[in-house]
Amino acid sequence: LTSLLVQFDQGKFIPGSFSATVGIGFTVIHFTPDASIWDTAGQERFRSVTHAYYRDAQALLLLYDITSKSSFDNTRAWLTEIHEYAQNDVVIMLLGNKSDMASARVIRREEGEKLAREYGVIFLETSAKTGLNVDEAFMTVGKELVRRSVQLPVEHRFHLHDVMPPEKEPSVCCSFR
Ligand SMILES: Nc1nc2c(ncn2[C@@H]2O[C@H](COP(=O)(O)OP(=O)(O)OP(=O)(O)O)[C@@H](O)[C@H]2O)c(=O)[nH]1
Repeated sequence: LTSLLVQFDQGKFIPGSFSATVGIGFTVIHFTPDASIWDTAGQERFRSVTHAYYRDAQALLLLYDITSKSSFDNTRAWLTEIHEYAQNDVVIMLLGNKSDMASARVIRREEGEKLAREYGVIFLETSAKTGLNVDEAFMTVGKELVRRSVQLPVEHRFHLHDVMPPEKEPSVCCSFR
């Protein structure tokens, strides 16, 4: 994800490894409405750290590497867990990255599409190297967030009485003399 964020933010690919994200990295990307993107560690041993962050997330981008079967299997495990802990209306995007590496591909596009369908999430193949679908991925998330916030049924919108018992609600009336 780090390379994808750099491509989206700076429009370029910086080859070579970034140091593996330990815990949480942080990049702010301005959407309308503004949203922050947290680049969390993909590695299994950080899962408990990451859990605390995605629980309240509005959108999650889950990446696997199309040249790595284990990364694909790992995203399946993440999807199962996210299903359990994330908010119900969270926007989830599954991205098959490194699509420029056609000759090393081990995960077919259809397998990514199938996994996405299974969990009802949005799917795209991307390349942080060539920039393929990078803007589209972030824009799709942004648009979907806006669409969902507009369409949010009334019962899911914020109500004062959800957080305060009715007797403690401030009274609406006031008269001034
Ligand atoms: N060819 C190619 N290489 C890529 C692409 N995206 C990332 N890489 C390379 O893959 C390696 C890992 O990339 P990162 O962006 O650091 O991976 P990450 O998912 O952020 O990894 P963690 O921070 O450990 O979760 C680096 O060597 C990148 O240069 C891509 O789309 N194409």
